[in-house]
Amino acid sequence: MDYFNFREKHLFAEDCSVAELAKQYGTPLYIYSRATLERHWHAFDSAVAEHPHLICYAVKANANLAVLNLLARMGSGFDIVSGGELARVVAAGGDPAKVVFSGVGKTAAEMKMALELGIYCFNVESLAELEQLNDVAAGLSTMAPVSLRINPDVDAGTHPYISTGLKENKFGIAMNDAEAAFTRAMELPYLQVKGVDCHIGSQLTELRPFLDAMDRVLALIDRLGDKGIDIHHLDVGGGLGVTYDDETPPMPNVYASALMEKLQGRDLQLIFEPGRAIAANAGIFVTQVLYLKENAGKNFAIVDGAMNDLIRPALYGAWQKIIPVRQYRSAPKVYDVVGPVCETGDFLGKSRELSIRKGDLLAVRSSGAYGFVMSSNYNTRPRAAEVMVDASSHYVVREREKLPQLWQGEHLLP
Ligand SMILES: Cc1ncc(COP(=O)(O)O)c(C=O)c1O
Ligand SMILES: N[C@@H](CCCC[NH3+])C(=O)O
Repeated sequence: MDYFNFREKHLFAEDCSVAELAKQYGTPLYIYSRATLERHWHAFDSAVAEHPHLICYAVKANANLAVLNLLARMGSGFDIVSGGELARVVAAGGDPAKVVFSGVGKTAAEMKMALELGIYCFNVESLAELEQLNDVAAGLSTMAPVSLRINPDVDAGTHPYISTGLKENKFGIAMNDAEAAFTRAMELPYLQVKGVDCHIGSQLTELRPFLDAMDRVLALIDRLGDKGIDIHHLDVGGGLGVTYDDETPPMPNVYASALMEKLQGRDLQLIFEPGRAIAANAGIFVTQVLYLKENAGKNFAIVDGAMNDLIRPALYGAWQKIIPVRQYRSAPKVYDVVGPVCETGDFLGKSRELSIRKGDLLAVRSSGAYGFVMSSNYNTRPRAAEVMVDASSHYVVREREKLPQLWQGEHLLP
């Protein structure tokens, strides 16, 4: 089921006309669907309803306060990678007791903040980090709950920039060093060992790498058990892919059920950290055609949205579907859809067959994850507004930036 649909040739986001939203709020514009976010979160939660679990939405995918607040209201936990994300979760009404803290470079100040707020668990990624966390916890005379992120050395079969589970990647503790790391964690007096964590990459479209990683991690949990180290939870990370084009990733319930099968007979809480699978297809990015032009036989649609707004195509060569907000019958042409930023790499899509005119609106689909959060002010471009639709209601959940905000905090020399 899709909450972004055409009605009489006009694109709707739930029951709101996208053209009307663009008229009211301007472009470029991010539009999110509340119903879609909720449905995707429930797909995970209901798949494992019978088993002790925690769904920790990966804040990095879309950190808008309204998005976090919606998920918090459903009882979601959160996976964070910075003190900033933790502060966002708190500002959005999220419960720190349901937060897991991932990332290879947590600072002492971030650890202190997280300990004081009482987070659920730290996903520790190195021996050096274990020692540091123990010191910070000692300074607060408190115990730090820890899980060790293990790098299982499986090929996630995804883009190299977003693959994290190979031994040459910077993430996690190598499987060969895992037992020694757990032994060390048990020795450190201010750490409480709770879990094993594993995240092998993003936009995975097959079950196999997840299941391989799970097998390796469960074997580790058994070896730890033999040493008297009891593991309370298994955090399987995020990474489940979505359909951008013709990919057919497993549905969250299929994925979750496959993992659950492997857990049969084990008393392990299961933690998921989905980001993209919840947010990507809950959002579109709307941009207006400024000019159509032809250079040496090539057609360009120059639009008002750019790589600073949506960087995935420029950064990873990622393909996202681009559709006109209003469908025409006139003969389509093939265009590169490019933005106003002064970089050859500034494109939203290449070689797209489109039937468009100057002034038309285009929607870039699947933009709810790693869209606005990765935007910048390059070329001194204010960041786009974000709107959430809820049936026929719509709300600005982040205002379009105003120019003076862009140089706030800058100072002239005396
Ligand atoms: C530790 C961790 N957890 C969760 C996620 C979320 O990943 P995804 O958006 O692919 O579900 C990421 C990003 O890949 C991550 O690094
Ligand atoms: N930013 C990446 C995903 C990164 C995942 C980070 N752990 C993307 O847009 O596909």
